[in-house]
Amino acid sequence: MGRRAKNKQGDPSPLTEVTADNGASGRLSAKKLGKRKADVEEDVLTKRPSKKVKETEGKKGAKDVKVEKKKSGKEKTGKTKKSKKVTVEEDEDDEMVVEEGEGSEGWEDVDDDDDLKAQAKSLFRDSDGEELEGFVGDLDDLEIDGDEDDDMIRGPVQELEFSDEEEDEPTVPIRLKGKKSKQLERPLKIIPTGSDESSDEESDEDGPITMANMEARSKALDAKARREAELDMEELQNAELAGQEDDEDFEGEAEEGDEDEGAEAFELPTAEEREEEKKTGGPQVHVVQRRMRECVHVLNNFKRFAAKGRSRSEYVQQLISDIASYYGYNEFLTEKLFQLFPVSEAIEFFEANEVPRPVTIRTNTLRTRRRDLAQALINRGVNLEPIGKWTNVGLQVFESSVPIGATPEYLAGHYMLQAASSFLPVIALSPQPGERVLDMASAPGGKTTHMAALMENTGVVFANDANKARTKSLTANVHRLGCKNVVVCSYDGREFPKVMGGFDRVLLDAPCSGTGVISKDASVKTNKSERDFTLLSHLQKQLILCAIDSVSPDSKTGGYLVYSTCSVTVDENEAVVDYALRKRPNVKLVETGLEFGKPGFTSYRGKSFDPRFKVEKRTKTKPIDEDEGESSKMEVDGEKRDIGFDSDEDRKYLEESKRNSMKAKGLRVPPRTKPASSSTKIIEATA
Ligand SMILES: C[S@@+](CC[C@H](N)C(=O)[O-])C[C@H]1O[C@@H](n2cnc3c(N)ncnc32)[C@H](O)[C@@H]1O
Repeated sequence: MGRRAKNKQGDPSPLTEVTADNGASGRLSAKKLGKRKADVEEDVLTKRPSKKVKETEGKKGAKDVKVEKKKSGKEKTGKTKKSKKVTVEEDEDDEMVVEEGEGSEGWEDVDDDDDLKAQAKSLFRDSDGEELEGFVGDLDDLEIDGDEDDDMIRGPVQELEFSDEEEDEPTVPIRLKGKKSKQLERPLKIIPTGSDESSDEESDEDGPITMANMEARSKALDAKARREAELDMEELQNAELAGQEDDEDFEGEAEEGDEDEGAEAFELPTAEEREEEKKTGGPQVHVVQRRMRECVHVLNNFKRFAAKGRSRSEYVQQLISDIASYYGYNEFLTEKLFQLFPVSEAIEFFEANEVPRPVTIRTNTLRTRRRDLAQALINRGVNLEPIGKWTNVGLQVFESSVPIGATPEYLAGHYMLQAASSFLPVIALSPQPGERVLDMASAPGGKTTHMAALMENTGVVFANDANKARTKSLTANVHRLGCKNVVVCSYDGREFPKVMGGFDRVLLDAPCSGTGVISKDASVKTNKSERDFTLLSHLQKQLILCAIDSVSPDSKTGGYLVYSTCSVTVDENEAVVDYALRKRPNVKLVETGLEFGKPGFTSYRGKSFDPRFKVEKRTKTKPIDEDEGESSKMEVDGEKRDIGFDSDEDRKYLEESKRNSMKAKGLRVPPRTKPASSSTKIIEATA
């Protein structure tokens, strides 16, 4: 039996946790706050996280972008979807690929993160945690052709402005409660129904799941989820009330503690003390735990709890440093991730990265039906249940007495081992039968094969991946799952649409840092630097423009692009989409049609993201600055806008890649030029 098969799996909670909380205040839902913050305080700050980090759901941004036909005059397109900027945080999309003949490894893939961790990881991570050898994405590979008429591979990296300003984090009361997380509470057996729809359900609720009771149980599960949601809401409200009381209690305790000679009052170490601490090999775990707890407490209500003369940034720095050492991250990434969330949610995020991810599978409807698959697997001793109402193909596996990546059903292509979150980009894209679709970065093919199934094996899916080696597993999956409308190809995505274009829909599941799937690949904790994020963001921006340009605005049925990553950083998600909207004014954001998810940031640490929704005509493009070479202005509704890459920031990358390209061709490389002192181009209206 595979090791994972012995594990009990929890609910795919991240999907239900992502709620429609609008705002940039944080990304974890209020529900989660209510449900988990007590656990976090108790569990996170009193126990050292398990060293053996396994899979967990990550977050992932999925953006559904509508490419509108370039129109003349003020005419707008007749698309009916609402124009609205949407960011759907989507969890990681890993497909466990087992090539035929390697059956048992599929299961091991799910489990064997130790092996993964042991490997050196490349910068560009795919969503299934595999090493992306030979990735195509480094700027060093980028050839700059002076004749290129497009701005797509010449753009500036959109630098995020990280303000030094201290932000007042929203106050989230933290409570100390010994409640177990929902995931840990997951019973070993299929949950009894409790549905009020049928007494039969109740009678067999403890028995094995069968074809007959499966649907009823699924309904019961939905009912249970509804009840839980209500309870969660109640709990959240109670938690908020109790949190206020706790704050008062805490204050009271502190005062009492001061009087109690035995109890040591908490004091934030000074810079010198921290240095000294480092020299002596760092503090003991319990010291770190207490300090984290105290810092969170203070930061949640700084005015009230901060020690006199100590600044907010001192507490933040201490907390970041303690999180880094406690969870094993480098400080750069700790800070980057920490900045994404309000304080308590940040702790939850780091904690969530220590939790194993649920094992889920996607039924391949080209080969079978979900109920038939479920029955077949149940007969083999697999304990499973439908994932949720939002998908009619997903199953969650709780236990299995057989390796789930090597069952006859698996080998016969009846299912794909695939994170539930990875269904979302495809559901959002919603490819239709008969369409012409591009999956620009597709290996190992979880989403490609899903698309082929939704298209009922009609039309054509071009499944591209720059990494040739990875197209082998892609091809294997395409064959195993019986996809007959898929053409596998291997180009750098940035070569599209020159290679081919005119697609009804395009999926860009971009290479990314994998910060949404840290529980699956813990090496991310230490192997990412600022430069990595700069390069990745740059590549993603290049790819998204090419993806947009590959969509046919004339498509009768589509004209859509979905952009997704398995990362949580703003530079890989919001900033990329924002950039694309600025560079391609004929594109607007539309609703994804997904029931969950929430809008992304519209402003982040001093940077605002363009919330434009309207369609603008694109009339003509002409270069405006011969010296700049890379810039161009486009007339948009009578205004000339700069749509080219325009920053000096970018110049050094372009120059460097040009030098590399010349070197590779054996040409004499010119000396490096000094960067210009300032970025001069801004989007502006000229007469
Ligand atoms: C997130 S993974 C794709 C996962 C895939 N969509 C799935 O669902 O199975 C990103 C992929 O991008 C590929 N890639 C990296 N750089 C690329 C580029 N410049 N053009 C096209 N593909 C690229 C990697 O080889 C990797 O397979």
